This record gives sequence, C-alpha cells and structure tokens, in this order.
Amino acid sequence: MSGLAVRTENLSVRFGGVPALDGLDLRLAPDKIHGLLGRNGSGKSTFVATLAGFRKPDDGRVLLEGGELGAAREPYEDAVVTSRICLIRESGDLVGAASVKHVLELAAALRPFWNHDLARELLDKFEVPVRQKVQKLSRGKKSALGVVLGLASRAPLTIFDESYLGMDVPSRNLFYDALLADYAEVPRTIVLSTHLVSEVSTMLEEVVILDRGRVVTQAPVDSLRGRGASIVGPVAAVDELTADLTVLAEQRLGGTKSSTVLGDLDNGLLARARSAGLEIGPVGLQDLFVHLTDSTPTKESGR
Ligand SMILES: Nc1ncnc2c1ncn2[C@@H]1O[C@H](COP(=O)(O)OP(=O)(O)OP(=O)(O)O)[C@@H](O)[C@H]1O
Repeated sequence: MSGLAVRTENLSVRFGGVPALDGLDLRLAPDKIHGLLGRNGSGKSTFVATLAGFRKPDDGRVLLEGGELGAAREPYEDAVVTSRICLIRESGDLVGAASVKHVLELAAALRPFWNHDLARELLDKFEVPVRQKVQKLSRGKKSALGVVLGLASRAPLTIFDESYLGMDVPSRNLFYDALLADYAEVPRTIVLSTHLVSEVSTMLEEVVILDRGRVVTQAPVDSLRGRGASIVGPVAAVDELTADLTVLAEQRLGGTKSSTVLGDLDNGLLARARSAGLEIGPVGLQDLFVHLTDSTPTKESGR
C-alpha cells in the first residue's frame, strides 16, 4: 500500500451562496504528514469533508490518485475511493448505542487495510473499555476511540479533523507517538487539521494555511521556518538588533528576551548578533501562523 496524492482544481463550496472554499488549487504529496491550519471558520472542516467525499463541490473538483487506485478519481459517490479515505472528525460520527467492540467489527468490514492487532493494542494504551457502549464513554475516551479507528484503518489518505481535542495532554502525546510510530512502519498520506499548532509542529512535513476559504500559503515546514528567526538574549541587545525588523512576537523572562522576527537576517546582522552573544534559531510555526492569518496591519505587510 502507498498513500494517495490529492489535487484540487478551483475547488469551491458555498453555503447559501457564501463561499466556504473559494477556488482552491492545491496539491498534497503522497506519504507525507500535512498540517492543515487556519483560524475558526477558515474552511478546514469543509475542505476535509470534501476531500473525503462527504460533500460535493459546487465548482471545481477533488482528484485522488496513486497507490493501487491508479488514475485520478473523484471521491464523491465513489465507494472504492472512499474506502481508501478515513476522515475522523471531532464529533466522532460514531453510533452511540453500539459497543466499542461492534464499532471495531464494522470498521474491520469496511476498511480494506484494517489492522485488528493495532486497534486492540491502542485501545489498551488509551484504556478504552471494549465492551462499553460508545454513548457511555467520556468525551476523551470517545476521541481516543476515534483516533484508534483512524490509525488502525491504515487508510492511504487518513485525515484527523481536530479529532483529538477532547483528549487530555498525556493522551494526545500518546496519539502523536502512536501516529509517528505507525506512519514510520506504514507510510501513507496524513492530514492533521488543527489549532494546536505548536503541539503538532514537529510532526509536520508540509503545511497548508487557509484563511476565509482561500490558501494563504502551502509550503514545506522547513521553508516556513526559514521565513524568519527567533533571537534570544539580554533585553537591550535583542531590542537593539531588532529595532528595524518586523517583530511577530516577544517574550520576556527577567533580563532575557526572545523575539520572533520576519525575513532573512543578513550577514551583517548575524555577525552583530554573534558578537552580542545572542542566540539565533528558526521561527516558531505558531508565531508565523498567527502573523499570516492576522487581519491587523503590520509594518511589513501593510495590510
Ligand atoms: N453546514 C453549514 N451550513 C452553513 N454554513 C456552514 C456550514 N458548514 C460550514 N459553514 C460555514 O463555512 C465556513 C467554513 O466553515 P468550516 O467549518 O469549514 O471552518 P473551520 O476552519 O473548520 O472552522 P473551525 O476551526 O471553527 O472548526 C464558515 O463560515 C462556516 O460558518
């Protein structure tokens, strides 16, 4: 099995004439972990629902290709394609009256790459009781069941749409570890739609940022991190060095300050930073995300 590649052409979805997705032309490379970021209402859930074939585009199309699917196909009303896509939403989409065991049996029947052993191992780790009815599980355990279904499906396109929000921090960390371990064993195309940017940023290889139904940026994480820098050191030295730069975020702890700046630091600035004993690192994805989706004007963007 290998992961599906995604291509969208002028993809548009409207609700009552108002665009939720407005002419998206995107490509998601196969066998990578993609982060789908955007502020509330930017179109993330609409986008992933359309990728998964839950919704028909109003204009344009979604095409999935690769793996044993071969030529590009649209997911909407194509049972072969949709059986290769697993979308786990925060709502869970689970039948409340069914037991966890029954939900697993259903997934095993519907999912061509289902791995039963992995499902049981993960349910043990998350301490989800197999005989319990879904409606009696706590919110966190329901979320855990959702992510177990997503991982054990081993679908060539697996999408988690904020599906782990209900889980506490140790459970989310367990999910991130399980995702990375299983992805290393069985590479596939993963999309994580999330607000928890700093939490997931180290796992992501590619990032798509949506804003008001449009693509703000799509880039490998490394190139995004290269769009700025973090500068850490004594307050006065950091202030002096950053005086003429676009500062995205600042933090102070006692006499130490950390500033995130946008743009390349030229050799002259780097030399000054070194001689002032400042530490230079890559820009944090979260700071960049806030900047790229912020509607208040900045010195640099002039918006
Ligand atoms: N079923 C619907 N009926 C009407 N409008 C909708 C519907 N679903 C989404 N929208 C609208 O489409 C836009 C995009 O919503 P969507 O849920 O895709 O955004 P999102 O980025 O997932 O938001 P959030 O981060 O808050 O979950 C919003 O303006 C939303 O109000």
